[in-house]
Order: sequence, then C-alpha cells, then structure tokens
Amino acid sequence: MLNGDNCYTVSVSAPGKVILHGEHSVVYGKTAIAVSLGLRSSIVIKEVKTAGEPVVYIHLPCVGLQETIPLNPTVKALFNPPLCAGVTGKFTWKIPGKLDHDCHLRKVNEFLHMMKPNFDELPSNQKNSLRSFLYMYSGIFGSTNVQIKSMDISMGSELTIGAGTGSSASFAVCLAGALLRLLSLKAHPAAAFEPPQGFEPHEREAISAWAYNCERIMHGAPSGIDNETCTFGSVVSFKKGSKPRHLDLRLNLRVLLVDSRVSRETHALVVKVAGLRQRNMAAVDHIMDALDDVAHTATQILEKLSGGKCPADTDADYQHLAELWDMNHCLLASLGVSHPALETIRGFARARSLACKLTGAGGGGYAMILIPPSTPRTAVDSLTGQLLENGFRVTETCVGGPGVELEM
Ligand SMILES: Nc1ncnc2c1ncn2[C@@H]1O[C@H](COP(=O)(O)OP(=O)(O)O)[C@@H](O)[C@H]1O
Ligand SMILES: C[C@@](O)(CCOP(=O)(O)O)CC(=O)O
Repeated sequence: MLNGDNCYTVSVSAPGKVILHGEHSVVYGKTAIAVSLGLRSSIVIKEVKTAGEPVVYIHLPCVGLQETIPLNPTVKALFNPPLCAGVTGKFTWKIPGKLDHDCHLRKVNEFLHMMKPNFDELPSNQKNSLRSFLYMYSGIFGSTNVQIKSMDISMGSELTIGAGTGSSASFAVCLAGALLRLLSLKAHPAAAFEPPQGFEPHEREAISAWAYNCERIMHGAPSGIDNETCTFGSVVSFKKGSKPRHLDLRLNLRVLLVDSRVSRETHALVVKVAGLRQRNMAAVDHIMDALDDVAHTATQILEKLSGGKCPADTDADYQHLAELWDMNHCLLASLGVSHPALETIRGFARARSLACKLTGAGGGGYAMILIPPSTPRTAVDSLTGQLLENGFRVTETCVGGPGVELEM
C-alpha cells in the first residue's frame, strides 16, 4: 500500500508449526512430519517521514523490546554483505544461501555492541530478535540500490515464545516476507497501483531461505523444517541429511493444543533417549522403525483427507489417523519422554474417545488432541472445561493451514 507521502505499508502474517510425527526418531534418520499451526505471528512495516536522519523504530512487545536504530551508520557498517568464500560476483538478496553468514553475523554483532554498549546485558530473546532484524534488513536492502527511508516495524504473535511451536521461524518468515515485499514494491513502483498479489512460489523460496539464515542465528544448525513449514504451510516432511519436502496438501485438521505447563529442555530429552538406546539398542531401534512407519502411514492418510473424499471415507480416515496418534504417543512414552501431566491430558481425551499425542520433545510442553469433524461440540466443550479446571492451558485451533500470507 502506498500513501500520499510516497511511503509504503506492508502487512504479513505467518503460522507457527508443530511436529505431527517423527519427534525423536528423526534424530536417528527417520522421517518427521511437521504441520503449520493455526496460531500466527504478524508484522506491519510502515515507511514513515522523519525530520532528521532516517531511523527504524522497532516494536517487539512479545520480547519486551522497543528500539530506535539509526539507518546511516547501519548502511555504513552492514550494507554490501559479503559472499561465501569461493563464490564470485556480487551478493544479491536472491541468494541468501551464498551469503557469508558467519562474517555478516559477526559484523551485525559488532555493530550492535557499538550502538548499544549494554547489548550483552539484554535478555537473549531481545538480542536474537535484534540480531535477526539487522542481519536480514542489511542483507536484503544492502544488496540493492533502492532508496531507503525511515520505517516503523511492529510485530505481534499468538504463539508462546520458546515452547517448540516455531515462534522463531514464524517471526523470521514474517520479517523476510515483509522486507522482500517492501523491496519489490520499491523496486517496481507501478505494482503499488495494482491489486496486491500473494507470494509467488519463487518468493516463498527466498523467504524460507532468509528465514533459515535467521534460524541459524537463533539455533546454530537447524534442520530447516520450521522455516519451510511456516513459509509454505500445510505439511512438510523431513529426513536428516536431505532438504525438507513440502507436501502441498489442503488440510484443516481441528485440534486442541494443550499446554501441560511443565517446562522441558529438548536437549535433555534427546540425551535421555540416546541413553536408553545405548542400553537397549535393538529394542529402541525397533521403536524408531515403528515411529517411522506411523509417520509414513499418517502421511498417506493426510493425502487422502486432503483429496476431498466422501464423508463415509473421511470418518474412517480420521479414525485411522486417531489410532496412529495414540500409537505414536505410546511409542514415545516407551522411550521415556512422556510426563504424568501429559498422561492426565491423554486420560481426559480418551474418556471422550479422542486421540492425543505429545508434540515435540515431550517431558512436558504441548499435547495435541485430534478433533474429527463428527465430534459433538458438547464433547469438545466439556473436555476443554475439564482441562482448564485442572490447570492446563487450552487453545482450539487448526493445523495444516496456509503459510506466509500478505495481509490486505
Ligand atoms: N513475536 C516475536 N517478536 C520478537 N521476537 C520473536 C517473536 N517470536 C519469536 N521471536 C524470537 O524467537 C526466539 C524464540 O526462539 P525459540 O526459543 O527457538 O522458540 P520457538 O521454539 O518458539 O521457536 C525468541 O527468543 C525471539 O528472539
Ligand atoms: C526431539 C526432537 O526430535 C524434536 C524437538 O522438538 P521441539 O523443538 O522441542 O518441539 C529433537 C530434534 O528433532 O532436534
């Protein structure tokens, strides 16, 4: 959108993600399936007129951050980012995978320390958000000749931060989507007078690749499944050592996302499973194989459900899926990654014949309850009431919906 002052506004949203199948077994080379979550982050970038030097105003209430960044020193320190060693030519925003990530990130860190002498004392979520913004802004705009202006950036999220529902990827995808669209509008001003178009597949590729670089800032060596799921939505299948594969399914599975309110550390749970495997190699490997089979069969059912089958088949498919969710949970429980709170949640769901599984690392965190379309509303309401009475947090939402979207 272009206003009378020749300033653009861009609004973008992106979903979070949950792991549907393959948590823990993916560490041992099996397939994992992630789906987009109905809870989304959103961003509004507005170019604004300012009297003095150009600045970026950043409002990130989810991490309690409000910051003003001067643009002239940013341009001087961070524009014209370097290419990876051995790659010739000039870096452009179209090839984020060829950016010398470590060198660019080091410059971002040096700049932040210079701009904010107390940078090291900030909470790590604020540090990561600031690093990610500067990295991406200078990476994208620093390789073009478009004229930069002051801007105001606000970002919100329905996701809980740091709970394994992909808030960091959702944040990074929103940021990349909005910055790339702003760049495209500024580079092709005539497009601002045409009806806004959603993101094209090639734009999504670039968004996901920039978000992956941001995920590297937050997580070191991420698998790429989160940025892919938050960008493309729907279902993403992933196996260690290969690129995540987006399955273009039209799904809208209803779920209750239940927060057990038990905090857990992913790494500790991965180590626990490794210990169990060390002592019981053959048995644990059979469990991993079974988890892999569950992931593959569930994918086939999701493919059927997305094909718009007749209602009778849909019921049977949901029943089969529910069976697999239960089996998946029990296999994970046999690896020692459930928790009494998760078992309580499952008990409440089972009393209403609904399937429930933990999602992510387990040991606490979230459980998901599948709500097939035929489930009576009263059953969902009474289950929700019981969960809330017992101190759990409950969100009714969908999985498998759209990825990054331009908000009109
Ligand atoms: N809405 C948001 N605003 C600002 N930063 C965000 C937002 N959502 C996520 N982040 C960034 O992502 C980080 C969360 O990453 P992480 O701990 O991996 O959580 P998750 O498992 O939810 O992805 C936060 O520390 C913060 O830097
Ligand atoms: C346990 C594991 O398979 C999934 C971790 O999920 P989460 O980010 O803790 O929700 C670990 C991993 O894949 O790195």
